[in-house]
Amino acid sequence: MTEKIGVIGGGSWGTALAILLSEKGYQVEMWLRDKLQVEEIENSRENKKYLPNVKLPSNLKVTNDLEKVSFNKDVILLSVPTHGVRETLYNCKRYINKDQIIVNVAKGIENDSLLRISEIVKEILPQNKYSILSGPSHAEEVAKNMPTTVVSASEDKTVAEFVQDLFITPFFRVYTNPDVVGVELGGSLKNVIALGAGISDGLECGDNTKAALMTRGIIEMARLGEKMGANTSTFAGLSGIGDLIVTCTSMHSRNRRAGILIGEGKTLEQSIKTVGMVVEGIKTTKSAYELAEKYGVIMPITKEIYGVLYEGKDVKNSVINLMLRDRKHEMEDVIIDKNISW
Ligand SMILES: NC(=O)C1=CN([C@@H]2O[C@H](COP(=O)(O)OP(=O)(O)OC[C@H]3O[C@@H](n4cnc5c(N)ncnc54)[C@H](O)[C@@H]3O)[C@@H](O)[C@H]2O)C=CC1
Ligand SMILES: O=C(CO)COP(=O)(O)O
Repeated sequence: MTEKIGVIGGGSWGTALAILLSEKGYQVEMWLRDKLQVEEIENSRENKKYLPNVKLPSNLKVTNDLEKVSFNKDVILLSVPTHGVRETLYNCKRYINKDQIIVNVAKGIENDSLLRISEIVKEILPQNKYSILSGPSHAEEVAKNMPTTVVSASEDKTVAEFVQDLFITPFFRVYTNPDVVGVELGGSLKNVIALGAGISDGLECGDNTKAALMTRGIIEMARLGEKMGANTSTFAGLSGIGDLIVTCTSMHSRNRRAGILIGEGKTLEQSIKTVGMVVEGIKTTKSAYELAEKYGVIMPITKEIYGVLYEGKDVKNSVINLMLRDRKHEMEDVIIDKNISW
């Protein structure tokens, strides 16, 4: 067991995965940008701010130094929020060599560029092999060894399998998938729908409403995915419907919690502040809305959530807008695609 792993980003997810890898016996060093937080974690051996009540194993090192975390590692685990990926990668690029494997766990689409994380990594580190690890996996539950399943997606089968071996434990089961586009889009777009599910809960709409949002949500996610080159069956897997279910139903979900607050009438700023951790779906809603326009894809739920977050639309009107859309065949996409007459 020789792997040396640098974990860049010590929020809840980076910390949970750094613990998992350390407990497997790898040499793990985790980077946080906040020096005071590094000192606090070193003293208490706990990440009180992002993953409270979970002790760090003694072999897990913590640092504020990007050179230390990046240099001479076999694997770089990227666990900063999407909006920080580009800058962080630029800052550590000079310490990374072409043989290091980049494993990304952030779930988002960059604003303005509309790039997925693999595309940002390709731009900054074009020679490095890449895998995305994604699926229904709340850090709080992984840290308690609750059985969890995720998927490692890479264009390179050996890399997907290497990452599968690296992370797999008896309670953390890792599958592989070649569809990087589908896995990245599933993990990102589900956060938009989870905001909607939270808004629905905040408005005290019932379980029927949430089931509708989730079912119609995965359809519009897959519709965009197909246009962007994903395999639509990936959306029926762990990184698609699996992650959509957990994020729309769990109180661990920051996206759902932010949605609940918005549905209850709090402003976007108040909601983000109250959650206190990254709510990826807010920025991703903007990217998803723009991608839908760019690819000419109809995404009614995403459009309404964009209206609520960015155009000051009233949430109750958004529900009405969705319910009063033109009547449709449920499987319209399939009917058109397969040229079926009915
Ligand atoms: N928390 C979870 O259960 C899971 C999270 N993810 C994804 O992992 C990524 C990271 O999320 P969490 O660890 O949950 O976030 P978090 O909110 O717990 O922590 C974010 C960390 O990133 C740091 N950070 C914020 N902006 C930064 C920037 N511009 N540059 C560098 N560092 C920055 C913060 O200081 C903090 O240490 C997100 O994309 C999230 O969607 C994926 C699966 C599970
Ligand atoms: O992606 C996640 C679980 O799989 C985490 O979701 P939240 O960011 O909404 O907490």
